Amino acid sequence: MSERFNFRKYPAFKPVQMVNRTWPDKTITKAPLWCSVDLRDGNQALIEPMTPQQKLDLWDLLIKVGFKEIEIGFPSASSLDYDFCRKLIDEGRIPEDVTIQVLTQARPELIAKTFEALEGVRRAVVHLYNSTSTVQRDYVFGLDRQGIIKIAQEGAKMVADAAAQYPDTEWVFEYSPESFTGTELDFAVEVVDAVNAVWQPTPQSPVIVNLPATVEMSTPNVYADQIEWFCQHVQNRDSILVSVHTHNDRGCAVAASELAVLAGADRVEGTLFGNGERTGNMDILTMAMNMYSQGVDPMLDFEHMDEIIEVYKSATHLPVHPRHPYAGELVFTAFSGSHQDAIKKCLSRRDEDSIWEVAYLPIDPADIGRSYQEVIRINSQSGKGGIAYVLEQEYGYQLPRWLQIDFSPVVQKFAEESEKEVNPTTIKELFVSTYFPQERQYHLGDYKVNRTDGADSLSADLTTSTGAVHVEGTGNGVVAAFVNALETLTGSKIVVVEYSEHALSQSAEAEAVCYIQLNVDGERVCGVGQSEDIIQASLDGILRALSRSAVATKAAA
Ligand SMILES: CC(=O)SCCNC(=O)CCNC(=O)[C@H](O)C(C)(C)COP(=O)(O)OP(=O)(O)OC[C@H]1O[C@@H](n2cnc3c(N)ncnc32)[C@H](O)[C@@H]1OP(=O)(O)O
Ligand SMILES: CC(C)C(=O)C(=O)O
Ligand SMILES: [Mg+2]
Repeated sequence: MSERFNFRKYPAFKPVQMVNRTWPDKTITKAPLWCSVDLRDGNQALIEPMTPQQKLDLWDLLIKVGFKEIEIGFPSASSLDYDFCRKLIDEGRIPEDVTIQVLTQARPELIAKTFEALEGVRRAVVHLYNSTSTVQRDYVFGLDRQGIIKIAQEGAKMVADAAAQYPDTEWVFEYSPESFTGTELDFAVEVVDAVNAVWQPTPQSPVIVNLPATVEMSTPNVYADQIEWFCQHVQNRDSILVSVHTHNDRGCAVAASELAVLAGADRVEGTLFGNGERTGNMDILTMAMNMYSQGVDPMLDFEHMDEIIEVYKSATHLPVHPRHPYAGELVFTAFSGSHQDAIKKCLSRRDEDSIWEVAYLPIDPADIGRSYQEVIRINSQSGKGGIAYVLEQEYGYQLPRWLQIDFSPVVQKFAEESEKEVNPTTIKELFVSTYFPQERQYHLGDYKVNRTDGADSLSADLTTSTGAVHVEGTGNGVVAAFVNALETLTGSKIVVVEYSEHALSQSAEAEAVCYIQLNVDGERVCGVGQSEDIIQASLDGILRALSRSAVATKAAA
C-alpha cells in the first residue's frame, strides 16, 4: 500500500447503539410528504446557477410533476434568488395547494431580508439552518455545544419575531441541524429541543425538523438508526414533521431516505435526477418510482419522462446518464440474448389486466411514455429471440423458431464484423438478402394448378440461370406437386421439413408470408415467400429455399 493511498487516515463510522430498533421489519406503504430542493440545493451546486427563465421552466415542471412544497432558493444570499421569489409572488404563480420554502442562515440581516422577499405570500416555509457537527463546531465556528445552541435559538427567535411582523401569511418553520450525520445524536436532540422551546410547535401547528445527511458518512442502516433514535428521544414528537435530506457521497442517498422513512421520517427532501452538491442530493424521481414499482402511489407523476428530462437538461446543463434508474435512455433496453428471449416470452403472454410480471423490466416502459420498440436492441451479444422480436415489432414477420435459429447467425456475423449495434432496417435488409435474394437459380413464371380428389397436379414455367424450363408434378396438395416437379427437374430428393404461414398484418395489400424449410439430398435450406396469393407465396418460398442449396449451386455452374 502506497503512503498516498492510505485508508488508515479514515476512522470507521461508529454505529448507533440500539436494541429496540423497529425499522428493519417495516415496509413503505404510503408516500412521504415530498419537498423538491432543485431550485436551491440543486441550483447552488451548478457550475452556472440557473437564469430566471431556467428557474421558471423548472418551477413549472415541478408543479406539473405534483410537488406541493418547493424550496425555491436562498433569497437573502443573491439578488437572483430574491427576484425569483418576488416574481412568483407578484405574478401569482404559486398554485393554491403549493407552498414555497426558502433557506436562510441564522444571521439577523439574512433573516430580515428573507422575510422581505416573502412579503405578501399566502403560505411559506422558512428554513433555518446552522451546522451542529463536531468538525464544524471545532473548525468553522470555534464554538462548544452551548455556543451552537445559542446560534440556533437566536436564529429561531429572529425568525419567529420576523414572522410576527407579517400576520397575513401562514408561516411554517423548518429547522435543520446541518451536518446531522456528523453530530452526536444526543446533541442533535438537544439543539432541536432548544429551537422548539422557542417556536413552541403544537400538533395542529407543527414545525419541520429536517435531519440532513449533509455528507453521507455511513451505510444507510446507520442513518435509519440515527433517525429512529432521534424520533424516540426528541421532545414533542407529535408536534414535529421529521424530514430527511440525504446526499449521495457513498452512492446510497435513495436507500438512506427509504430506510429513514421506515425509521419514522414523515417528509423527504431531494431533487430530480439527484442533482445537488458533490455527488448530488437524493434522487426523488428514483425514490418515487421505486414506490410506484411496488404498487404504492408515489403522489408524484413521472408519466411524461421525456419532457421532464428535456426541461431538466436545459435548466441545469447536466446530462441524464443513459443508465439512470427509470429515466435513462438504455434502462429498458436489452442487448443480451437471454434477456431478450425472456422479455419476448413474457410480453407475448401478457394479459393487459394482470399484474406486471416481465423478466428484466421492473416497470412497464409504457407507463413513463417509453415504447416497446426500444426494449430490445441488437448487437453481437443478442440472440435469435431478440432478432425475431425486432422483425415482428417493426415489420410484422413472425419467424418460426426453426427460421430464427437459421437467421440468427447471419445477424450475429454482421454484428461481429461491423462491431456496431444492428438497427431494425439493417436486420430487415439482412433478412431480405438472405431469404429473398434477387440473384438466384430458380424464378417462378406462369403456373397452373389442377385440383382433383386425392392428387393435385401442377405445371409451371421456371427461369433458371441456364435458361427457361417447364416442370410438371403431382402430389397430395399443391406444395407436394411442386416438390415432385422439382425432384424431377433436379434429380434430387426433396422433402418439406417445415412449413408455416401467416398474413402480414403490416402490409397494406394483405399479403401472406410463407416460411419453408426443405431437406435437399440431406441438406437443410430455408426460404421465404411473400405474396397477395398464398399459393404463389408457397411456391416462391420453395424456390428460394432450393436456390440456396448446393444442388442449385451445382446446377448454376
Ligand atoms: C449544506 C448547505 O447546502 S447549506 C446552504 C449553503 N448555501 C449557500 O451557502 C449558498 C448561498 N450562500 C451565500 O451566498 C453566502 O454564503 C451568504 C450570502 C449566505 C453569506 O456570505 P458571507 O457573509 O460572505 O459569508 P460566508 O459565505 O463566507 O459564510 C461564512 C460565515 O457564515 C457563518 N455561518 C455559516 N453558516 C451559518 C449559519 N447557518 N448560521 C449562522 N452563521 C453561519 C460562518 O461561521 C462564517 O462566519 P465568519 O465570517 O464570522 O467566520
Ligand atoms: C441546508 C441543508 C438542509 C442542506 O442542504 C444540507 O445539509 O445538505
Ligand atoms: Mg443539501
